[in-house]
Amino acid sequence: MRPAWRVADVRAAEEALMARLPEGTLMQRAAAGLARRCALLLEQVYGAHVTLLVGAGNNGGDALYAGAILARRGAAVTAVLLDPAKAHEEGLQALRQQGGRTADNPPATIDLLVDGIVGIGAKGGLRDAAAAALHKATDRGRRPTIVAVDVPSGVDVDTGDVPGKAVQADVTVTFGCLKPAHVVGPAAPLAGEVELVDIGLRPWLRADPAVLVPDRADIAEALPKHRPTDEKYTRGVVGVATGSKTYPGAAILSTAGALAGPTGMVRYAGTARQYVLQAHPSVIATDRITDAGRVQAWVIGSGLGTDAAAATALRTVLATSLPVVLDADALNLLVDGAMADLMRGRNAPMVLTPHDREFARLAGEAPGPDRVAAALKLAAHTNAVVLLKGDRTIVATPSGTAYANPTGSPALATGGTGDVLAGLLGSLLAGGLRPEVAAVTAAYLHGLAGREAARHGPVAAPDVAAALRPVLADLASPDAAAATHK
Ligand SMILES: NC(=O)C1=CN([C@@H]2O[C@H](COP(=O)(O)OP(=O)(O)OC[C@H]3O[C@@H](n4cnc5c(N)ncnc54)[C@H](O)[C@@H]3O)[C@@H](O)[C@H]2O)[C@@H](O)CC1
Ligand SMILES: Nc1ncnc2c1ncn2[C@@H]1O[C@H](COP(=O)(O)OP(=O)(O)O)[C@@H](O)[C@H]1O
Ligand SMILES: [K+]
Repeated sequence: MRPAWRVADVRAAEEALMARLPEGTLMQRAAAGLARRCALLLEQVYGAHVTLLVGAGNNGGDALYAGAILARRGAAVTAVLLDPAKAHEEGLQALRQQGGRTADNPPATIDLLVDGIVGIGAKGGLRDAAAAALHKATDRGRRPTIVAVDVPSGVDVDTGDVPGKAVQADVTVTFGCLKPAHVVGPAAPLAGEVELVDIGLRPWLRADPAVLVPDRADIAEALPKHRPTDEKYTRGVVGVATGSKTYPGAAILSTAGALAGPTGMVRYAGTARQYVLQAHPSVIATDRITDAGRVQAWVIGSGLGTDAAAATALRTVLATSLPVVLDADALNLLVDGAMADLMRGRNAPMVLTPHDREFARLAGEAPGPDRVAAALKLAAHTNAVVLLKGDRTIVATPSGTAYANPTGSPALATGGTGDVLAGLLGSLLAGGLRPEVAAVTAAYLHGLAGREAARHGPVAAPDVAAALRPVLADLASPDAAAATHK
């Protein structure tokens, strides 16, 4: 897992570390890492045109020192100072000593643009002067490569919100640790590729990061492994109570997701039984949950409807002592509080899988700009793991741990992909994974499947279910455990 910390924690760690080092050491480390990456991005440093957008704080200082290093290697470096009176003085001196210059406006030629406008000191979206300079530097025939210093300027570092204008970077070079804006919310895609430069901060950061990002090796390790002694029941059986006469497709898609998971058998209970059997002959299907036979986890809700029969089905499932995935209409059925006692009385794990509108109905308010905090709050309130869907799906536990999925793909923004996710998640739960591990694993695999499906053209939900197989095969390959997802 790759951890990310909030600004206050970064500042506390920096303070503790800086107290033991000569002044300026951290900034030198940061600038060296930044300059190294900039040099790699330029085909040739000598003669390259580098422009620095320099704000009033230490973020601008990093840019100026990195600019000095590049200027020493022969780059033509121009610093545009957004607040000349407050620009980092020593950094500016260093740049000038190496032949760098300052200008009021970005020059005509820019190969590489360094965004040193603002870092972890950011408040709100880009201010007008910064936005204007950025516009002048980027709104041109050939857009320069943009490297953000620490974070793309204009984002909310702690939440990943983008409250106004912000930089869209190709690469972000960050220092000491990841911050939430690199991995959650609309800020995450603005960071481009994120490189973490070690400045020695890690030992000084508190033990509990704000959010964890799984990588490929985590997922490969979490997946249940087949044993030679396995038979279908030892691998777990997942029960799927989804779909309806009106929405039989949801039943087909959620069972498709479940069939791609690690369990040895999928049982289906509901009124779309005939459709499910036609699509998936290996499913054991009944009309009612009470007739379904033994399972190790239930998935309920996708396309279920909210009528009396659906409410009865949900009550039946909640009354079991089995892990449960509550999706779509199951979440809508929770809104009026009629199931609250049943929910409170449960000891077995529950995973709620809302998208934003379901979340808003359930929590009484939209997730808002701090998606991690919102998911954690709902998880604590419901005593369930919450998987809040979106570009960077969040998984939050009642005990306060949050994860952000790195694999999402806009290809998944199409009807029915959530049903596939719910089925897969149920299978992972029935396969014995802890609820938060199952949720993180399902979101990760689902995202990869969306990407895999998109390689072959426009994506529909059945393509995502089908793509889970090659994705899982790839993860199960021997080198998967050692590899890290980028
Ligand atoms: N503290 C440390 O030990 C280290 C800090 N480093 C750098 O220092 C940065 C933090 O520096 P600071 O605390 O000086 O803060 P910043 O440089 O991030 O920002 C402070 C300045 O930005 C302006 N500003 C705030 N919001 C803005 C907005 N929306 N639009 C335009 N301007 C805005 C403010 O007027 C303020 O003067 C880090 O992000 C990192 O780049 C690195 O050098 C590594 C070491
Ligand atoms: N822009 C996006 N980028 C990445 N993933 C997305 C995006 N939009 C939606 N998704 C994913 O697609 C799935 C949609 O699920 P859901 O909203 O329940 O749709 P449905 O009910 O039609 O199945 C979720 O897993 C969500 O995280
Ligand atoms: K920046």
